[in-house]
Amino acid sequence: MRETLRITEIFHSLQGETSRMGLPTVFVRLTGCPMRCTYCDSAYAFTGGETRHLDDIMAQIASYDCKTVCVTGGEPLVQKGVHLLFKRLCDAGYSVSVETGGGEPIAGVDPRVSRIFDIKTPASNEMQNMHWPALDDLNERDEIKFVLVNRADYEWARELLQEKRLHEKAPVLFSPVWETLPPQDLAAWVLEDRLPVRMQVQLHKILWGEKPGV
Ligand SMILES: C[S@@+](CC[C@H](N)C(=O)[O-])C[C@H]1O[C@@H](n2cnc3c(N)ncnc32)[C@H](O)[C@@H]1O
Ligand SMILES: Nc1nc2[nH]cc(C(=O)O)c2c(=O)[nH]1
Ligand code: SF4
Ligand SMILES: [Mg+2]
Repeated sequence: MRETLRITEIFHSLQGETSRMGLPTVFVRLTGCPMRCTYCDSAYAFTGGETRHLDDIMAQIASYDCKTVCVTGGEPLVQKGVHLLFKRLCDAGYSVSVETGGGEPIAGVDPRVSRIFDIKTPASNEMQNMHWPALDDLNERDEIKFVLVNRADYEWARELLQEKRLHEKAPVLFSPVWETLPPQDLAAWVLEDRLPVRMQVQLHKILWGEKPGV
């Protein structure tokens, strides 16, 4: 397996998303993504970055004295070397999650890793690039996430949730696109429709605004 990864940034922050929101976490952001979601807040990770050896990456992670790690990007599952990073982190006792856009197979991910699996919506413009069979590989340790642009996206996600009973596969997250879909609207819809989902807002942007490294 390859022992290097293309890395955009590694930083220590509070987890801003998912059911782990608020937990001190080390973020490892891998460079490169085949998708181009309309709302992407991490487009600075599409190109550039630095090729780094796993030993060097592990050493920086260890320097934060924090046992929770989130691997993100870009699309982390595109770089084959990421699987060795997962193994090294899990073997060393880290609690690891990975954020994936839903376009890649997930069955090969170390079973100790919690997979946060986006389902891209019509308004993301990337729905056609979803790897739908991956839905069958999800389990209770994972989370399914819809990032919603507007009411039409919400209704589409609600239908898919109900049709495929996604909440019986893994906990489901509904998140509004930052400064696009008012979170108050999404909250009202989720309550009105009695949806079995967790609504989330991006805590790090409330605390520090939208910028890299937080
Ligand atoms: C930047 S992506 C990187 C990982 C992977 N490519 C993916 O899409 O899951 C991490 C998460 O941020 C979400 N995200 C990106 N831009 C956003 C925005 N403007 N508002 C809310 N969530 C956003 C994505 O949908 C995804 O759940
Ligand atoms: N604080 C913080 N939490 C996050 N959770 C997921 C992130 C991501 O960009 O994938 C992220 C991020 O960029 N910052
Ligand atoms: S898949 Fe993730 S990193 Fe790629 S464009 Fe979409 S939100 Fe951005
Ligand atoms: Mg982010």
